[in-house]
Amino acid sequence: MSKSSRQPSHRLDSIVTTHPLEWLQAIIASINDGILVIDSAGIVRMVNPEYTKITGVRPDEIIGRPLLDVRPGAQLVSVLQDGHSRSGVFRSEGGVEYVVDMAPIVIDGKVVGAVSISKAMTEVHALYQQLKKHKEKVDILEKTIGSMAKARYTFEDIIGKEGGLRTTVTMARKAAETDLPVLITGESGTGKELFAQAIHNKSTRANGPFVPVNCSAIPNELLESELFGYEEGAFTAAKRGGKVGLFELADHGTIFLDEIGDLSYHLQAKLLRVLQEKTVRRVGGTQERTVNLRIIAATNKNLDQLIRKSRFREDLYYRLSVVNLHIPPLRERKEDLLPLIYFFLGNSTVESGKPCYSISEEAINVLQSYDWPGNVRELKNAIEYATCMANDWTITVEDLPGTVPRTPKMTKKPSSTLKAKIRELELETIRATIEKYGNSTEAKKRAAQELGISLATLYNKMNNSPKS
Ligand SMILES: Nc1ncnc2c1ncn2[C@@H]1O[C@H](COP(=O)(O)OP(=O)(O)OP(=O)(O)O)[C@@H](O)[C@H]1O
Repeated sequence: MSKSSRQPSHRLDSIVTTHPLEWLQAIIASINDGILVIDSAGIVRMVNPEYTKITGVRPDEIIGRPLLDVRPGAQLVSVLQDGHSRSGVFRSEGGVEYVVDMAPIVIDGKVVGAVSISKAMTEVHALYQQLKKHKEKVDILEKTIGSMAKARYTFEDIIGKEGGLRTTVTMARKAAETDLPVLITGESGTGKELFAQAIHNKSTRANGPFVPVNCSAIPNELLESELFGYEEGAFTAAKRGGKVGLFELADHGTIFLDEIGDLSYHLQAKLLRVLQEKTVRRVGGTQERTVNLRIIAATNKNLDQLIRKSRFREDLYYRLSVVNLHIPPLRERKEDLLPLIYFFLGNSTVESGKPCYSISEEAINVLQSYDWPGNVRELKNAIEYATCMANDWTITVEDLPGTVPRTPKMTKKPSSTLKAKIRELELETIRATIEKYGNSTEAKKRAAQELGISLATLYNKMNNSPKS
């Protein structure tokens, strides 16, 4: 080591040895934490400027005086007595919050005093409080997203008999064991979303999110930012901080793209990229984000025709339809009708809390003669309607909605007396008005109002309706 580099250390050594107390005081004064020292009698011997800054107590008010006189309840005196350190003691004084560490000063095994070190907490504490608030918000949002993004249905909820839906269910169960894209085709109300949920819940992604997107319900210009998200400032109405897209929300889960046939050509190209690259880029962003998701798409349109008209990309079609599930309309699988009727009757029983419903043979015949253009959804609604209308626990033809045509052999014998004819007309009118407004009490009030009768009279007339 050169002479010049050793020089400062020589100077330091001499200062320390010639002025040890000043040296120590200077160190303590320069420390950024508040320091207070007491001797073995509990008399304050030393405080530094930071201590005064934190507590507001000046040196002349405290030095040379018993600590307990100036600061009643000070815990530092207990440290003298038991010789144990304490750390993280929270204190608040004059709006300043601080944390104190305390330790005994031990020389030759004897406690000769104690020292406390105070750290001002105001900023840290404020930040901590802010963080806590944000964490609470994030927790609430996570819970909301979690409950929104859950698939309810499983294969156990799908009713389908041999000769009916059974083969499609078997195929879907097999698809659930893979991670392949699935395209579900079928008319509206046949159960496409039901199948998508069941596949997700049976797959290895069951614990991940299930994010349904109805591509025809969101205008195409908005759909892009919904699916891909956007960065702050991407467009005029963009929210501060940007927005996470649905593809990102579905990470480690399944995204269900319903009505895929309505996707614009521009978005079809972008979707193809997601399928190929497994990345998304937010609108207005430059970063590619990796997403791990399964895509299940559905449509009630004829995609072949759309491809021929150049309205749907053929390359996207092949990517999406690795597994193609077709759900036939209900009219082509009448085997499923009766099991579905009993299934929905059972569900209505559970929901209404009423005892078990049965259904008359005549009503079953009417339901079987209808071709159900709205498929299973329409059947489900019809059964729910009938259980509301039924006066006892047997559903009769009278209780079915007017949209289900009564076949000629089912129609009742025409009433002969004028009184019976008037009664029949009255009931028909009441039923039609309830159908128009709905089944809730509020809706029935409106129906009664339109008919110019009280709600009680409406109930009365419905309850006294003759059964066929
Ligand atoms: N096989 C089935 N077993 C039990 N319930 C069914 C069945 N098929 C459909 N449903 C019920 O019928 C209703 C309509 O089903 P879903 O919404 O899945 O049809 P969808 O084909 O996706 O309709 P859309 O094309 O209009 O979106 C749902 O309440 C669903 O639970």
